Amino acid sequence: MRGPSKSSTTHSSPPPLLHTLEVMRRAGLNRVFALVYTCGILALLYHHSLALLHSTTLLSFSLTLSLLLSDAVLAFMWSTTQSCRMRPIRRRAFPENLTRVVNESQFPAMDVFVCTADPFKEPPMSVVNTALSVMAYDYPPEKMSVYVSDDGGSELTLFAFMEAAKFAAHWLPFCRMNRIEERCPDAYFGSNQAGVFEAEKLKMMYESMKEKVESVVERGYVGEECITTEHEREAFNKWTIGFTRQDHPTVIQVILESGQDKDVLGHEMPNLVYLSRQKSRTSPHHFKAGALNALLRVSATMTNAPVVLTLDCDMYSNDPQTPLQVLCYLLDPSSASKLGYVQFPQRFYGINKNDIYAGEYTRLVHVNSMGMDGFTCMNYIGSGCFFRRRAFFGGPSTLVSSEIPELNPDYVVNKSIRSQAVLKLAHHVASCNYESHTKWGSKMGFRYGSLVEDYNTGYRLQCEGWRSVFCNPDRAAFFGATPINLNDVLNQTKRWSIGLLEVGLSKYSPVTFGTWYMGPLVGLSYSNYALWGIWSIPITTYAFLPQLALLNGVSIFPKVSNPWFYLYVFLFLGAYGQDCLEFFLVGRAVQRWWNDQRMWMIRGVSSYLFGFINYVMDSFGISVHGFNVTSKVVDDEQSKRYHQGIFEFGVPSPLFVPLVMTAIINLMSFLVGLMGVIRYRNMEERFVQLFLSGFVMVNCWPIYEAMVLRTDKGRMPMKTTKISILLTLALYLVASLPITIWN
Ligand SMILES: O=c1ccn([C@@H]2O[C@H](COP(=O)(O)OP(=O)(O)O[C@H]3O[C@H](CO)[C@@H](O)[C@H](O)[C@H]3O)[C@@H](O)[C@H]2O)c(=O)[nH]1
Ligand SMILES: [Mn+2]
Repeated sequence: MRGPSKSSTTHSSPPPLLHTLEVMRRAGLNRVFALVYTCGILALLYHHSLALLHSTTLLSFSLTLSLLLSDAVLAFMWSTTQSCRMRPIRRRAFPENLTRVVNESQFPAMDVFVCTADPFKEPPMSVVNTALSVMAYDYPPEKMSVYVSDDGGSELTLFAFMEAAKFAAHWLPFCRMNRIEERCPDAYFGSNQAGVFEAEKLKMMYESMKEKVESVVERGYVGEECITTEHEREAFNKWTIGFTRQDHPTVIQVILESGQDKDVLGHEMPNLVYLSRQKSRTSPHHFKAGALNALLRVSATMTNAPVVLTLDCDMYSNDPQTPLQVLCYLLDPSSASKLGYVQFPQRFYGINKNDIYAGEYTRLVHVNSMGMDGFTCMNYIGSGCFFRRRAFFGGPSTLVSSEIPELNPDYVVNKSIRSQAVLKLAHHVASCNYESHTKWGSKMGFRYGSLVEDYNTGYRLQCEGWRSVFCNPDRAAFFGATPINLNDVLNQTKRWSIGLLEVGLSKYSPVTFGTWYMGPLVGLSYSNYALWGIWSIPITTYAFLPQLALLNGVSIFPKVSNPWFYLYVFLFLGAYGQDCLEFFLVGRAVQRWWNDQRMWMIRGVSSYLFGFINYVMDSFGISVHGFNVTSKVVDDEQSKRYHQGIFEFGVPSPLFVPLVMTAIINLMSFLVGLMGVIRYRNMEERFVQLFLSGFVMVNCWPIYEAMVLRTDKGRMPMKTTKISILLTLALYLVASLPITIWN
């Protein structure tokens, strides 16, 4: 790898380096291992096929068929994970060289989009912190605009932003003068800064703003006494009696205008615009994708910056230099013409020591991303991503024009963002019927048709020919929140697995369409995500089938003395070993890996399974799903338990039922199996089944605890336990019937 150029800029020396990449050494080993492991998989499938052909009873036939099906799914999913291991790379950017290549005055303008959807699940103060952290970027303020989309249509959020703008006039110069690195106020004041007088003064201002906003949120409306100017009153008058979050006119409020509004030292401030697009019960709004498209259009009418950053309201900037890192890629003439976006990892704050819910998504964020990046095909993960605006309007060489010229990426806006003409057009493009009979959501902007608009959009841009890079600097660029109770975690992954199947099983499936347009390796990498839901087939099968068989005294795996047994050992240890090694290589402790594999199983029998069933039911029109926003409100008791590493159940959620069932069945089969072994002294035949039950039991420990040992509020609700016991008994009876009849 070449380092940054140290030479000074004379006419003869090459231009300084903006970024480099290094192929990880493990790539070669990964390829060899993949080859060996593939042979193992083929052998197993051969073994099953033979057994299927030679099966003499209906029972052994159906058991072998189930195992074959499960192993085929596992094998396919394994192959999709391998593509991410073929060329993992690591990039480095050198923002310090940037100004030697381009002048600051030539930096492109940036529009930042912050999405929020519910003032009670997403506290306005946290949304405000997100916005403040980016407004304080080390970037020319006159080139920055922050747009807040409020799908909750809440005056509380608008109020919070009006207060935040007043605070920003102090906060932005404070950060720049003192070269503060932590520009999210909540994080800065929370991290015990030394008592500098100015910092103390600002902290008091911040606390008083927070108190004011939180008391308004608690009351649920903005009272007369909170409104200080005529301008503010005019804004809040839009919340009339009939105004609801599902049905209301567009609200656009320019809170700060660059060039007009100055900070306390008289410097420029970035633009700050509040948008709540029009909603009506009769028009589809496409959840976050719809919000982002409204933001794309409204920002086009106001600033139309060539670079767009999307941020969730639960994520804040942790490094003021981030935009400069991005420019190292976007402004590099050698790669820029096809580069559609630069994605930063989602890193999370407040994760407990051993990450019990695998909320860090180590495999996705740190392992797979390096692999996707190796093909310049990093997937879009919804937040912390800088796009070239042009990428939303057709492929690099095929421009798809908007229905009105003002929205095209090359349109130049030269009017004040508060001018009548601009505001009128902005309202027009934010109306709920604007998109009908246009290409928005299909060929233009963020793509519709999936609950994971991020994955879907990134994938479709790739298919159109755009490339992307993964930028993972040592200092985290962004920090986000992650759910801290199991119900939220499982609901979130259920939503994702439905959304992913919506892409994975559509005509744009990465398996077919993706492979065709981007080649088999990238197609497979994208399939790895798209088909999450089908993990549920093997995981659920392995959680119940061998155990039910064991309970009925039927053995289904090779004996220990049988050579095929060693194939099972190899496949199990190989997959687990490689996974564990990968965690180790990205610096994660073994406990994190252990918890991650547990969560993989938990999701498999719960959220993936429910997601899969939900997807199927939706396809038949039996049910409909929506984007169920994850709550970001932190309950102190829950938070305490989370940090002690205790699982949080607490609510009677259907998502817990299969978990309890798994726990019971495995305990029963382990005990019964063990008794059998003791009585008949025959371990050989049942070893694999017994081992499997034991392994699942060890993984289920937190569930047993929550069912019987705990008394706190986070324990397993009695109702869930009872229902699960009944269902387990029913399952046992239903399964024993064919086993006794067919055997
Ligand atoms: O109708 C909606 C629903 C959600 N959101 C916003 O979408 C963001 C993500 O919602 P969240 O509940 O935090 O979902 P997560 O599952 O945590 O988000 C992950 O998954 C989403 C796709 O399901 C991606 O959009 C996100 O970027 C990604 O972080 C939040 O800022 C919401 O305010 C909207 O703007 N409108
Ligand atoms: Mn989120």
